[in-house]
Amino acid sequence: MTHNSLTDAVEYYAHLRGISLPPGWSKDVEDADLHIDGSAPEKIVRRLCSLLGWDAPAVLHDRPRPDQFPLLVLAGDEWKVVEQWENEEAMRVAGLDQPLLPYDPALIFHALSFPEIMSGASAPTALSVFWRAIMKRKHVLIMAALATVFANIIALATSLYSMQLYDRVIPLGSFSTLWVLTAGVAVALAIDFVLRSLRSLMIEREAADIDAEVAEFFFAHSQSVRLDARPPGIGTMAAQLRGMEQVRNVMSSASLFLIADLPFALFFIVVIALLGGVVAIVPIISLPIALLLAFILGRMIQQGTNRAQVSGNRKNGMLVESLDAAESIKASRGGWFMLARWNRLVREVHHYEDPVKRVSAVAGTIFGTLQQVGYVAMMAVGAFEVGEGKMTSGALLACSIIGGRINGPLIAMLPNLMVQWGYARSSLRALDGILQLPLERTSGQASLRPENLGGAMEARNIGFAYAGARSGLAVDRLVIAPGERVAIIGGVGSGKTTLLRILAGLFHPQSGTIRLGGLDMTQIAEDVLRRHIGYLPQDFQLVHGSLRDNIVMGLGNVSDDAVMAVAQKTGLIGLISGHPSGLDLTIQEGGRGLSGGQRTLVGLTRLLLASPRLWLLDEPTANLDQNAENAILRALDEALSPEDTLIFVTHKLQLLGQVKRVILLGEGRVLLDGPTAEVIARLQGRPASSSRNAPSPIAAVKP
Ligand SMILES: Nc1ncnc2c1ncn2[C@@H]1O[C@H](COP(=O)(O)OP(=O)(O)OP(=O)(O)O)[C@@H](O)[C@H]1O
Repeated sequence: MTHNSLTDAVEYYAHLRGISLPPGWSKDVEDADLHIDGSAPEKIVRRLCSLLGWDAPAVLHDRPRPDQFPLLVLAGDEWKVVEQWENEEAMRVAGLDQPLLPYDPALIFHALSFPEIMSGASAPTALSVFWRAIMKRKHVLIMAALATVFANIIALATSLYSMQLYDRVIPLGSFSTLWVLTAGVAVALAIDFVLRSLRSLMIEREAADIDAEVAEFFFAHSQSVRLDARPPGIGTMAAQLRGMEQVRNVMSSASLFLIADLPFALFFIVVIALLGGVVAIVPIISLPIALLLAFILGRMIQQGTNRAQVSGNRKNGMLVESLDAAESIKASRGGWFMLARWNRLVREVHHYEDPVKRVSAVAGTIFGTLQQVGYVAMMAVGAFEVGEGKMTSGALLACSIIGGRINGPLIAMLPNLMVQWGYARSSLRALDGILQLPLERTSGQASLRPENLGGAMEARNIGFAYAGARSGLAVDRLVIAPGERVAIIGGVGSGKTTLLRILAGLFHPQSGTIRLGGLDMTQIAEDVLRRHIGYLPQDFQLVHGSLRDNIVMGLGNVSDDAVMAVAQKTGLIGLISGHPSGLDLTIQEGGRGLSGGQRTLVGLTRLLLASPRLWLLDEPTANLDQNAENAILRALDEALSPEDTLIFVTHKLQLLGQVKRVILLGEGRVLLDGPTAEVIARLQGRPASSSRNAPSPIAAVKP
């Protein structure tokens, strides 16, 4: 039994549950010895989960019920993931070409529960996501708090040292006492140094983990946002997501120490009162004034930071857009237009940022003055007290040093903190907005996981309109039987792509239902749906990585041989064998590096490897030459079994020969739906001759 087989199985398991494990997650597992406390499978899995910080797995000794799948199991020497019962005696194993696993009462099954944060489940607020990640590491926070307590107590030592020097050592000339005191203070300072360094290191280390956890959450969440609910500005949304760095900075930076030090301000005031009596009145007055001022300043800059943040995000969005669309902008000589827009946004950001900067500059001066006034007032009141013999001059010196600790770092950092917090708060609002976007049905939610999604696809009373559009798609009834081959045609902008996205479950109609095999599509688990439906978008986009990554992404373990065999059929083999890097060919960021036709071939190769039951292809051959188109049609013909359903959108009338049924869309409505020959005849203005083999008569006709 190897670590590899276990990590591969866990990867499969996560995949089946629709969860993407973070890159490099298995590194710790591979480095650790999972067999430390025996090699019983339960112990190994429990140890793996605790190593990864996941909850303990549920262990199943009995025969699994269908709703308990997927399950992790050690069969012989290999870890496997069983997907479902195939029959009474055997279970289906996840992965390509895996033999069935016969049920054996000795088998022990494990159900893993992934942290909520990985399942993309929605959180009530962005702040709670940070808070949850921080509170998970309470132990370190407690250690850091203890270090703060000790460091602050030790800080008193220097002030008491000065007091002893003034009151005892200098007047009495007892230099032996001086050496003892100096040695004591030196030790105290050394401890202080160690404690503060440890505190910083501990917090920095945890901050990195918190950062990774929170970043993963927001990334997973943004990926789970339903496609039809995504805000139109992707660059703006990216900038809003980057706002989490601002929140992270304010939470993990020196400001955290400031908050930790805040209770000590009260402690120091008590010490000043003990040493200097009435002198304590000065920090008692100055500290609340400083806090109140900070609060007022925070309110004053709130609107500015909010607006500057919104404009800053739009500026980022525009930058991304202009770089992405550089070709079209250059070709249409739109450079000046874009520059003017950029300059306007830069000025807008400055316009909102300026008051924030002014307020924070003034605040810096006010707080600086407050610090000095506090010092002078303390010395003045102290001088009276010393004059009246109520305190020694050593005690006054100690009070001024301790007062410096209250007024110094605490008050000096407040203006900066207020600005940082102002921006962080605006970022939190933007993140809250993202968290409120509707999500795909995640595997964590109660959803149906049918074994077989065969059966007809039936859309009823579908209504969908893009935000701000006057009209949209409206389909009363559309039934597509299993095994049907259907083409959707229609003019530019008639709603073909939108209908296909809705049928693929990527867009949710605002009204109506779509049933797949009798089940409401919205109730089917996302991963089950994605495995059943293969969707090829009009413009198949690649991502940065190798050509292989782009072909096998989301498919689990696919061998190069399998990829090459399918590439041979689709014609992608020409690209793979014609390039020195073959499958390792690097795809640049944004998916650049391949032609439009080649990208389509990558998408089709991927789809053939995925081998779905329902194929939805949006203009699959629009970018292809005749030879490539013929190859694709042949490959599809071979790949589709008689029960598989094929629906494609096309503008090429010659492709209609491939299908028995054609749906004509116009302005979001089904104008014609019937056997190919009849629809073509209607389109050509000929009377439709009834065909005996027609799958259905023309269902909707509108001239
Ligand atoms: N993301 C979007 N936001 C707003 N409106 C959109 C969006 N995508 C498409 N539309 C609008 O919806 C309508 C239908 O678009 P759709 O892409 O479904 O048409 P289509 O029939 O596939 O067109 P084509 O043949 O050009 O691909 C069009 O009027 C289009 O302007």
